[in-house]
Amino acid sequence: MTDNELLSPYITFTRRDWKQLRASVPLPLTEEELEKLRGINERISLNEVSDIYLPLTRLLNIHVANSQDTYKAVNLFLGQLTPKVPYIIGIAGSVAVGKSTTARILQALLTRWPNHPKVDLVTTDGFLYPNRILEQRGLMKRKGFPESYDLQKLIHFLIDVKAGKSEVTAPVYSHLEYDILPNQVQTIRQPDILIIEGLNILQTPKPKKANKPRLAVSDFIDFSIYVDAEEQDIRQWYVDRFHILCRTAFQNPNSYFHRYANLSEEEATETATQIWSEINAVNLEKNILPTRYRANLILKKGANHKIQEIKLRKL
Ligand SMILES: Nc1ncnc2c1ncn2[C@@H]1O[C@H](COP(=O)(O)OP(=O)(O)O)[C@@H](O)[C@H]1O
Ligand SMILES: CC(C)(COP(=O)(O)O)[C@@H](O)C(=O)NCCC(=O)O
Repeated sequence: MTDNELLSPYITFTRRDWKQLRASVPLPLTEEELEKLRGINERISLNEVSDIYLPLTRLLNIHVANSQDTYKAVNLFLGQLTPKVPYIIGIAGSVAVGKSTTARILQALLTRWPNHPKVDLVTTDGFLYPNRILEQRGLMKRKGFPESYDLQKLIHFLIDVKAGKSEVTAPVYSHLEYDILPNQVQTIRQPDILIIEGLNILQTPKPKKANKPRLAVSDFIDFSIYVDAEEQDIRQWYVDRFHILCRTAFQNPNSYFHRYANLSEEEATETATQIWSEINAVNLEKNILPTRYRANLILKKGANHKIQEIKLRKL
């Protein structure tokens, strides 16, 4: 270890070192289960699952088991059963870096452990203000920025989950309609683990008054993961995804972006690059990247989406 590494709060692993940590993961995946993971993202490589995600689920399982032991010890101390409280894993990072894919792979793998079979996933998109309010406030070009989220609603949701409420609901965002769905909710019923995914989960709110600090989303997160990559790679993935959406989702007449359905290849690249530079790149630099070193774990991807380096916080 170099002096720099000794002084850093993180231990840094190469892909090769990290892979060894899979050690005794009792998780043999059948062909059928591997196919299911392909359904999450047909581009996910199976090496990625075994080299990166299996060691990661082993680490997470140790943390969850520790927290379940603490819960049992506290109940023993109190001499009564307190409501079951989900373990919360947060996944942060830029738009288009691969948060949703990472979250869904982790959900599928964590579900297979006997001590935490029920794993739910929510995204913070649902806590964006509806377009009606964003329009009133002139924030339609600021989706994803801190001011575009109803932070109070998100904090109350997390308070209820961590209070062990038997049913908690979260609002639902539709990428197709580019808006909150007014009559739909996602119901969370005391899962063993809740994964919360969103670009804002490691952000700290500005205090309203100097001496009145407010709760942050991260106050409720037991383990946080930041998915990281070079900005030029993320921009490319954003543009690639936009091309795919032009051929698929945008073809739907109900899509908010139906007007982009007939763009030529060049026009699609130009439009996506412009949205990226004007909105998502600014948000990444100003509001997302500065939160990276608050995470417990940083997964750094290379241009081919493969994770190249893993940083694990020592404490
Ligand atoms: N592990 C991966 N392997 C290959 N492609 C991936 C991987 N993760 C994400 N992608 C691709 O990158 C793009 C962004 O991923 P997504 O999960 O939608 O990101 P986010 O939720 O951060 O916006 C998508 O086109 C997705 O198919
Ligand atoms: C709604 C979002 C902020 C959420 O991002 P995600 O969690 O999917 O990474 C983002 O998809 C978005 O709409 N950004 C605004 C600019 C754009 O249309 O890409």
